[in-house]
Order: sequence, then C-alpha cells, then structure tokens
Amino acid sequence: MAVYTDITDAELEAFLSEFDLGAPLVFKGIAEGIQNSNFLLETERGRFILTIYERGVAHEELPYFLNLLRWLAEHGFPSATPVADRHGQLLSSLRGKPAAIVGFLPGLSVRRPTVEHCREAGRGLAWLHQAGAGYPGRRANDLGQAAWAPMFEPLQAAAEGFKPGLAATIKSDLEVLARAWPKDLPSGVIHADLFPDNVFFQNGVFAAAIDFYFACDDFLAYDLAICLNAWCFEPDGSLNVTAARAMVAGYQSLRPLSAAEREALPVLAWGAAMRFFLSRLSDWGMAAAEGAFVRPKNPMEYERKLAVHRAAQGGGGLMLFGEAGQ
Ligand SMILES: Nc1ncnc2c1ncn2[C@@H]1O[C@H](COP(=O)(O)OP(=O)(O)OP(=O)(O)O)[C@@H](O)[C@H]1O
Ligand SMILES: N[C@@H](CCO)C(=O)O
Repeated sequence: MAVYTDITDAELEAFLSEFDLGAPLVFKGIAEGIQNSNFLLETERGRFILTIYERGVAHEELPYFLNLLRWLAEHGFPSATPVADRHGQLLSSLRGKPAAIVGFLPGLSVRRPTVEHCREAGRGLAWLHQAGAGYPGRRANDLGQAAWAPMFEPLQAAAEGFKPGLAATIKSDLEVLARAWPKDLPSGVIHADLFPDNVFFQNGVFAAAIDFYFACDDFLAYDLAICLNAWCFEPDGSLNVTAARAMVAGYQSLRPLSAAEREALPVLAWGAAMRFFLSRLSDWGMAAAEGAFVRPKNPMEYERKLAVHRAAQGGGGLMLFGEAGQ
C-alpha cells in the first residue's frame, strides 16, 4: 500500500489552514501507486488528491511537474489541476516532505484494455501532445536512449540470474538501438509512463491522465511506442496487432504521424521496451535488497516484449498501420 507517511488530524488541519479549501470532511490513504503517498481529501470545497512526495521523485524537479499539470489543465487537457495555497504556491511541505494538492479526477482505469480502450488511449495521448505544445518548462529524459547502456552495466548479473545468456542479448540489442535510434523527429513534452493504470475512462471514453512524474522532452512518437508496449500485448506475450493498429489510428485521428515517425515506430517500440525492462530490472534488485513491501514489477514481461521487437526487425516490421486510411 502506497502510504509511506501517516498524517495526524492536527497536521492535516495545520496544512489545510494555508489553503482556501474549507474544513476537511474525508481524508483517507489510497492503496494504489508505488512512488508516493496519496490521500483522498474531501473538504467543504470538493474532492482532491493530496500527494506527499517520497524519495522516488527528485524534489527539485517538482515545480516542472506541477507547472506542467497547471499548463495542461489551462490548455483544456483533462489532468489534475494543482491547487495553489494562499501565497500562490503549488508546492507545500508536510512532515518535512514536499506535498501538493491536486483536483480529483472522475473515471476509472482498466486492468484489461479492449481494442476500443487502446484506440481511446491513443487519442488521449495525441491530445496530451497537442496540449503540451509550447510548455516553457524543460526536462531532459534521464531514462532516454543515451542512459540505457550505462544503466545496464551494473545489472548484467541480475539479467543472467533471470535467464542465462540474457546479458549478451541485451548488450547486442543496446548496440543495435544506439545505431538505429532516430536523430531528429518531432519532439515535445511526453508523458513517458502512460500505462493503463495512469488513464481514466468514463463510459469507455478517455477521461483523464494522471502520474506525470516521468514527463520530459523527447520524441512524441516515442510516447506512442511506450503506450503500444503497455497497452497492446496479450498476457501470453504476443502483440495484439488489432489493438496496436487501433491505438495508432486513435492517435492519428488528432495528430497524424509524419512519414519519418511511422518508419521509426518499430525501433522506438523496441527502445521503449528496453527502457522498462531496465528500470524494472533495477527496481527488482533494489526491492530485494531493501525488503520493500510494494511488489516490484516483473522485468521478464518486458524481456518478452524485447524479443517480439527484435524478431520484428528481421521480419517485415510490426504492421502497425493497417486500419483504412491510417
Ligand atoms: N487526480 C486524481 N484523481 C483521482 N484519483 C487519483 C488522482 N491522482 C491519483 N489518483 C489515485 O491515486 C492512485 C495513485 O496515484 P499514482 O499512480 O499517481 O501514484 P504514485 O505512487 O504517485 O505513482 P506510481 O503509480 O508511478 O508509483 C491512482 O491509482 C488513483 O487511484
Ligand atoms: N509503469 C512502470 C512503473 C513506473 O510507473 C512499469 O510498469 O514498469
């Protein structure tokens, strides 16, 4: 359960006295999530989410994320609007840790996305890219292509522990990816972690995106590649081509991809699988070392996705552009 910091009634009241939100009516911890402590807060003024930022997010980067949320909300995208305190500040402090209040978003995430959810998620991602255009904040992608090889160096033994021979396969993938990685594609603010648990739907329609704490500047099509991996694979490890085509078509219904983006998508998806394989492998080792009570995500799910992308390079690509007119 992701509530690492407990808050007493007195602490909450002192904290809320800095805001114009009225008295608290409901305050309870939210089990979902891994990185931060999240609470549902209901006051006389409405429903909110109070987040206490734990060590997973670099505190000096919080203004980038909170200002981005404000920018997106101001540009019509359904993400949580941060609530400023009486001094106009979006970032506060609670129990000596950074904390913020954002608006509560209606809707529910789905565990097993259908083809239509994938289409809607694609459309929502393109909407996010359009709304993010012009955001003045800058944040380099510290988990981008250049970071992967150094990240893997200390993880080779862990990879071998999962599957003998895997370290050599990953090294070879990293070399191919370094050579094939696009140099120049349309760039902007990307979410970089728009997995199904970070998207809310209402009546099957994209309703909101949450959890922007990996947002950064990178290729827009790389964000779509991350989503293809996260949404469009079957539990048996195969790519659901119908779902993937629907996602690409949903994306293109708002923001058509350029020829260069379309051509790059298979290698971007291979790289996106590498990024999550590596972060999961790293988190796996750390969780074991620290006896963490939140179960880490399985890196081998992404090892299977890597294998799908590797095989596709040799055999005609992923065939992601099958829907009529797309
Ligand atoms: N603005 C919001 N409106 C409604 N519910 C929210 C909102 N933000 C977060 N939640 C709820 O809180 C849960 C945890 O949020 P989130 O996924 O951001 O957690 P985290 O620990 O910060 O991130 P991560 O999942 O990457 O570890 C979500 O699954 C969702 O149920
Ligand atoms: N979405 C990431 C977890 C970090 O948010 C993963 O599935 O590995």
